[in-house]
Amino acid sequence: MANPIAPSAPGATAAGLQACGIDVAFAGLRALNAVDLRVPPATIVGLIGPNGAGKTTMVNILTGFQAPSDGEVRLDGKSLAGVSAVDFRRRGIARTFQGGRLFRDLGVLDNLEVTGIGLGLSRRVARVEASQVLEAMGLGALAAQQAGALPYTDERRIAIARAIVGRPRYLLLDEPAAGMSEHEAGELSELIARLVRELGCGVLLIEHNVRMVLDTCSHIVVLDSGQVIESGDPRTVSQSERVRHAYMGTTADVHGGVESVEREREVAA
Ligand SMILES: Nc1ncnc2c1ncn2[C@@H]1O[C@H](COP(=O)(O)OP(=O)(O)OP(=O)(O)O)[C@@H](O)[C@H]1O
Repeated sequence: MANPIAPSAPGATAAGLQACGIDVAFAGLRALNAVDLRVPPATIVGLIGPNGAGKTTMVNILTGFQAPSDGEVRLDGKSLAGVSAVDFRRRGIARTFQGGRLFRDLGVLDNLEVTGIGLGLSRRVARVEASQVLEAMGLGALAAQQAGALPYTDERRIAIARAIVGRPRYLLLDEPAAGMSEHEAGELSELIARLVRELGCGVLLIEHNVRMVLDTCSHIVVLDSGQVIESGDPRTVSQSERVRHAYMGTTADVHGGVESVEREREVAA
């Protein structure tokens, strides 16, 4: 079967956000080595791998926060070489950060409004957009709260809401469920699926919660030491010996994760 997220040939115009042959070197350390990856529209792709595999570096590359040593990022087949992070965002490629990075002294609504203004909206339109996004995410009650005083999980939800301002075409979520309970991670998973349905955006989900990734994504890419070691649907990834080997000695439950997901699906069917 054709790989649905395989990169297109050079010059081809496959829809999606694409990393093509990405190399990243940090003073002798090869953080990414010839990595290919594509996030098609309206699709949730997972990116997993043990600590230090290169996941956040990949997010930095795909959002213009960092330039690759070699290779390029393409949007619908067009190279984004030389485009700034701000312009990646204006072209509809949004991200969240592991640490949230909200403006802690500002209110929640203000955090979203500032993002809208940064995208070129007028202050009035940015405020309306900020309110609509909060309401759509069921977070309207938090609008007046100070961002720095939010409980941890609300802070993470607001970070996603801020990324939704301007209705991005692609959304890259860097460990959005960190610190959440399984129940909260399940709710977040449903929210991500809803965003994809309603906005039609493509999502790249980076998570250490492997069970959540198996449950949420239709396609998963596995990185280890800067290289793609597996790519496929949840079943393929969960049954991969290479993946099991990469995770050996970590606490992630790759096999147990998918077995329980499949059991629940059988019960629900
Ligand atoms: N700015 C930097 N300077 C030097 N080395 C870096 C830098 N950023 C990342 N690295 C190294 O590159 C490798 C990949 O790091 P990266 O943060 O992308 O991994 P990760 O898969 O996101 O890890 P984690 O799951 O722990 O967040 C690691 O060895 C890391 O130490």
